[in-house]
Amino acid sequence: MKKTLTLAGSDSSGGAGIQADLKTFQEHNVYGMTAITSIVAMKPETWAHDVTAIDVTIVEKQLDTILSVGIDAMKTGMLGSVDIIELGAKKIKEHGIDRVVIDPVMVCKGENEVLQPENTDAMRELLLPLATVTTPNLFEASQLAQMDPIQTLDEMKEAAQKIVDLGAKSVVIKGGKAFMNKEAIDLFYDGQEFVVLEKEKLQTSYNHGAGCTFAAAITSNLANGDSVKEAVTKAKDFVYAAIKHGFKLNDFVGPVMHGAYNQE
Ligand SMILES: Nc1ncnc2c1ncn2[C@@H]1O[C@H](COP(=O)(O)OP(=O)(O)O)[C@@H](O)[C@H]1O
Ligand SMILES: Cc1ncc(COP(=O)(O)O)c(C=O)c1O
Ligand SMILES: [Mg+2]
Repeated sequence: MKKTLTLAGSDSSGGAGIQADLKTFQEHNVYGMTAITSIVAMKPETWAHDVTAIDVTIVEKQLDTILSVGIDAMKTGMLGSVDIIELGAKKIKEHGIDRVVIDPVMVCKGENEVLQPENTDAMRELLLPLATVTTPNLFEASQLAQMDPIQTLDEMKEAAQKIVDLGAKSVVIKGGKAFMNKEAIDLFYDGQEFVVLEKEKLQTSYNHGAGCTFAAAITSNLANGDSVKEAVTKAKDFVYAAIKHGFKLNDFVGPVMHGAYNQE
C-alpha cells in the first residue's frame, strides 16, 4: 500500500484541509497520514473562520511519527506560521522526499487579501524550490510570481515561468471559476511544455475544498507512480466530478463530494 502525508490545517466543516485530503487519499487507495498545522472552526451564526495555529514543536512530533514510517508522496496545505514552513522545508530536505505537492494556500475562496504576507514570502523562498509541483489558484500565482492580478492565458504563462524560475519543478495554475473564460482552465508547465487543461465550467457555488481535493488527488497519483503530467491530468477529472456533485451543507457552505469520481 502506498503511503502519503498531508501537512495541512483541519477544516472542522469537513470539506477542505486535512479532511479533504484524507477522503481523497482513501478514494485513491493510498494510506494517508496527517500532521496538523492549524485548526479552523466556524462561528455557527456567521461562519466567520477562526484559525488556531498549532505549536511548531507539536507539528514536528507529528512529522517525526509519520516520517519514521516512511511515505511515497506528500502535500502541504494551510501552514499557519513561518516556523511551520521552515520546519516543513527542513524535513523534506532531511528525508530526501522527492514527490512533493505544494498547495500554497493563502486565502479561503472569495477573499483576496493575504492574512499573513510573511507566510507567502517563506513559501516562495523555502518551499517552491522543493516542489515537484505547486498548485496555486490565480490569486496565489500572482502573489508567488509577484505580478498584478492575472487575467489572460499569456499572463498565466508568464506567472508559470516565474514560478518555475523560483525553483518549482513544475506548476499548475488553477484558473477554475475565477478565470474569465467559459471553460474551467488550468495551465500546467514543467519548464518545457505548457499544457492547457480544460473542462466545462460548472455553474455551482458548492466548491468548498476543490483546491485541496485537486492537490490531494495529484499527491495520490504520484504515490501510485504516475508522471507529474499524468497525475495532474487525472486529478482534474477527479475534482471535476467532485465539484459536479458538490452539495449544500448549510446556509453558508457547500463542499465538493470527494467520492463522486469513483461513484460515477
Ligand atoms: N466551477 C468550476 N467548474 C469546473 N471546474 C472547476 C470549477 N471551479 C474550480 N474548478 C477546478 O477545480 C480545481 C480547483 O480549483 P479552484 O477551486 O480554483 O482552487 P482553490 O480551491 O484552491 O481556489 C481546478 O482544477 C479548477 O479548474
Ligand atoms: C484548513 C483549510 N485548508 C485549506 C483551505 C482552502 O480550501 P480550498 O480547497 O477551497 O482552497 C481551507 C478553506 O476553508 C481550510 O479551512
Ligand atoms: Mg486552495
